[in-house]
Amino acid sequence: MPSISTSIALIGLALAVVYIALQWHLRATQDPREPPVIETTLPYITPALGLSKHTYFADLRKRYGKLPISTLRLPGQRIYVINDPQLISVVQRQYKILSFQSVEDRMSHKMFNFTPITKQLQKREADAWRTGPAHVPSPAHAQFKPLAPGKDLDDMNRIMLKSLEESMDDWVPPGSQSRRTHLFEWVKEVLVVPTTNGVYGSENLYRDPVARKKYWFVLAPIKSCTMLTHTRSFFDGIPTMIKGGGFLVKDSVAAIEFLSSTWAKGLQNGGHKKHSRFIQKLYEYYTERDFPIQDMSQLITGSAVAVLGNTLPTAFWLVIHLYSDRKVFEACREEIMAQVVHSKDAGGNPVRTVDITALKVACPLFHSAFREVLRLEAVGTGIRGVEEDHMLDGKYLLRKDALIFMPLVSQHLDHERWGADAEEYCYDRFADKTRPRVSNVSFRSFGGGTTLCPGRHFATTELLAFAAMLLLRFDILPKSGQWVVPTSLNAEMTTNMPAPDFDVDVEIRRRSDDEGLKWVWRLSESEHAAMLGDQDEHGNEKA
Ligand code: HEM
Repeated sequence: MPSISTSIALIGLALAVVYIALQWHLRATQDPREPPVIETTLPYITPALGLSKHTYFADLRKRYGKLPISTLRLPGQRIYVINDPQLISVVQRQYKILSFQSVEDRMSHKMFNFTPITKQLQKREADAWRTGPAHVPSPAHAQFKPLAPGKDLDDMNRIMLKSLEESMDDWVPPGSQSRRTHLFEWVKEVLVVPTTNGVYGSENLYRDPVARKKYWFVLAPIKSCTMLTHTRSFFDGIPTMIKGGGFLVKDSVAAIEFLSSTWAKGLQNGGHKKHSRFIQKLYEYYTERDFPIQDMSQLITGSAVAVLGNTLPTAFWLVIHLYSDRKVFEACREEIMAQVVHSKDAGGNPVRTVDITALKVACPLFHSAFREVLRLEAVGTGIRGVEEDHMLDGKYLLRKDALIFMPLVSQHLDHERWGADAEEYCYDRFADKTRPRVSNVSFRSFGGGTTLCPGRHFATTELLAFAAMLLLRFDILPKSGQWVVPTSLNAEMTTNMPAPDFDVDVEIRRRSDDEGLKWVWRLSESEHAAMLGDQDEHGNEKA
């Protein structure tokens, strides 16, 4: 029997052999034309451990931020991390070879239990787009057409606004002057139904509290809440599912089954005609291509992640930044007040009318305060899949099946582009003409290029309307007497806009000057497509 010291020496030797073998393997399989490899202290293991923390890209930025592009090697996966905005523009131009569609399809396979036929159909459609002429829309673009500026989007906006308006009188319970609540939970409660009413229409599943709970509603992705609950929602399980651990989150899988079978029941026998134009379009797209209804329903279930996943956290961060600094509150409220039209109804009662379009075109400070929330609080990563070996910008070899990560923090917190105060919330940053202009490629909360978020018009209208309704009619005070803007260090990498690490206890009060006023909210004009600095696939501004 070997002594303890011999055993330790043998284990040490074995570890050294494994280490040398891994270092050798990493170098032998890395083409010198590929971007430089980083994080090789423990080959394959260091980046795999790092990626389990959402703050990893912020750490990488500090250590390797000067590298325009680098390679992370994980077991069975290469990730090219891009910091250089010029290279991001090049990636955006190659949208078929460096494709977002392939990432969406891969993720859907991790989350949903598709029949083989659906996977084949997805592949057929993606291949047809990739190899087809430039004017053929990607599968995602064909599906999400109703979100583009036009009549369908106007209809969605009007339903959403009506729904917000109807719920507003209950934001503080009738007969009371105030309510105490947890801000993030409250924002979700108030916005989830108007948002989904707008997108899914009169047959919206998420009016039902059971469906909301299955999706997300009660189970905030806040660590303390998650610990206290025993049932995981769909949203809660996504980080584990996309890492291939679906079997570990059976409740989330059951939640998907519940939601998708409810959608399927609604869609059968022509039920889709009662849904919004958005759902009708999805239904038409999938049925024209013979997708089985149970898989189509899972895909529709998945759309809620895009619809709600970023919108509701953004609303939380917007509210907290508007209310936690008196200067921001007053500047934005004053600007909105200037747009309010005063009149009287037939009975002589005072009426206040707000045109939501004016919030977008005539309130530069308020609009800037919103964009600044998107810039500062976003933590996500733009991801693309490499469809074939490709020389990026003629300089860097990108290997087929690798992933490209474009971390938002590298762009949004860059001092050279945004200034020395890049890490601070400056509500007027985007309205301040004395600041140097920053390219849209460096403002990526809605993504970029041809895959720029198609829901951005809807989300912007909703979030500005919601914040204006609050600013005009309600005060919000922190229960502790002092505002504390939460961190988001524990957020998962599932969405771009993170959940806060902790919720904030607040009191929401009706304003005394709101007494007896009747409010009317209108949307006079169609969407202004270029409001958020739309860009083409080259990253150039379209406006
Ligand atoms: C503040 C709210 C939102 C934010 C920050 C946001 C952000 C994003 C981002 C970063 C992407 C990926 C784009 C890329 O990598 O190039 C994306 C994609 C997408 N978003 Fe949004 N989004 C928001 C709200 C919405 C809403 C309300 C909807 C639907 C009504 C929506 C629908 C979509 C869809 C369908 C895609 C996939 C697009 C494609 O495949 O080309 N989003 N969003």
